[in-house]
Amino acid sequence: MAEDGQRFGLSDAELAAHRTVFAGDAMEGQVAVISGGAGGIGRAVAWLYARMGARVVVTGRKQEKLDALVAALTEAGHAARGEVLDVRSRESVDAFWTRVWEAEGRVDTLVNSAGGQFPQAAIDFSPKGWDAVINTNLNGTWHMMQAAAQRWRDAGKGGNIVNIVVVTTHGLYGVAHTIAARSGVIGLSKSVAVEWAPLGIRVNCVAPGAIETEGWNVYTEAARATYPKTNPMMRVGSAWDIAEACGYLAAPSGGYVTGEVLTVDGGGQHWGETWTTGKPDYFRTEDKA
Ligand SMILES: CCCCCCCCCCC/C=C/C(=O)SCCNC(=O)CCNC(=O)[C@H](O)C(C)(C)COP(=O)(O)OP(=O)(O)OC[C@H]1O[C@@H](n2cnc3c(N)ncnc32)[C@H](O)[C@@H]1OP(=O)(O)O
Ligand SMILES: NC(=O)C1=CN([C@@H]2O[C@H](COP(=O)(O)OP(=O)(O)OC[C@H]3O[C@@H](n4cnc5c(N)ncnc54)[C@H](OP(=O)(O)O)[C@@H]3O)[C@@H](O)[C@H]2O)C=CC1
Repeated sequence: MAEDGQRFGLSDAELAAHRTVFAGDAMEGQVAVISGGAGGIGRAVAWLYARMGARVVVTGRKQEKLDALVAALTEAGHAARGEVLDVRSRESVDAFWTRVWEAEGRVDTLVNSAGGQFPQAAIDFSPKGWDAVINTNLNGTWHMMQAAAQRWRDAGKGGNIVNIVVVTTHGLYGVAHTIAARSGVIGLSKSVAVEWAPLGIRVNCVAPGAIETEGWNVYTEAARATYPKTNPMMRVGSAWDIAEACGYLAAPSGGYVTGEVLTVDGGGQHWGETWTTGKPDYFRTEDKA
């Protein structure tokens, strides 16, 4: 998958030491589940939540990525463990949630950071490619949300969900499949934020702009080079920017926030244009007098 095998984003050592505004006991005694927890954004969230006092359970498809993160967190004195989980399998998701409740006795926060897509012109999507993106980002997120909410309902105790999505306000060219999936997650989140409020469950989304992570290996060097220019700040963001947004929503600071989309994109939703597949000549208006 990696076009050039380049490494992007923050290391565990950087995440362990990054400055934060959050107190070390803001999530004391709590348990947080983070899907895609060993990826770029998920790993930053895992470090921040652990540093806020939470016990973190990270999931993903690759055992070795989870093992490396859990070892680094444990070595730094944090409580963490990892479980392999493909969020596309409802059966696996249900079994995972049963195991987590048995092992931890509680879960307070779920962050859905498992996700991704590949850049391609929509007209060329294959049925299998479309299904891969929809199953991962829409169905997978839903499996995790519903399984968590059912356990919270059965335990008579609430919790909160943070879904990592994509800025959908004016599309994102070259990844239309993911815009379809993420628009679904945003709509779903707003609806269940209302339906699940009586259960004490808050549901929010964080919409990142261009955040430098390993996930960027799926884009060409030429496409990546344009990302800093897709927002008025003229720079990309870091996974820590997204982690702190997730910290705000999970901690008591977010206690009165539900059904919200917190956009962290350097203003890209208001100005900027993103072509993940390269900008076609047709749209190069500056060359057309
Ligand atoms: C409006 C303001 C917006 C501001 C935004 C600013 C700029 C943002 C720029 C970047 C936007 C987003 C970035 C990110 O999200 S990066 C972080 C996320 N990480 C990734 O995306 C990692 C790579 N993606 C994945 O791993 C996906 O989850 C994926 C769905 C591809 C994985 O699923 P799966 O493991 O099932 O994938 P497979 O490899 O088995 O493939 C399944 C089928 O999918 C098709 N496919 C896959 N890759 C490609 C490709 N490169 N090109 C075409 N088709 C592809 C294909 O049909 C696969 O089946 P086959 O292999 O049998 O053909
Ligand atoms: N980085 C960016 O610029 C942006 C990112 N986002 C979104 O934020 C989220 C996190 O992205 P980021 O951390 O950058 O990307 P990464 O690719 O670094 O992380 C994504 C993680 O998701 C996991 N994952 C993918 N598919 C599955 C699956 N079916 N089941 C379980 N885990 C899965 C992967 O774990 P494993 O390899 O172990 O399967 C991977 O570690 C994604 O949804 C992404 O699309 C949104 C906008 C911009």
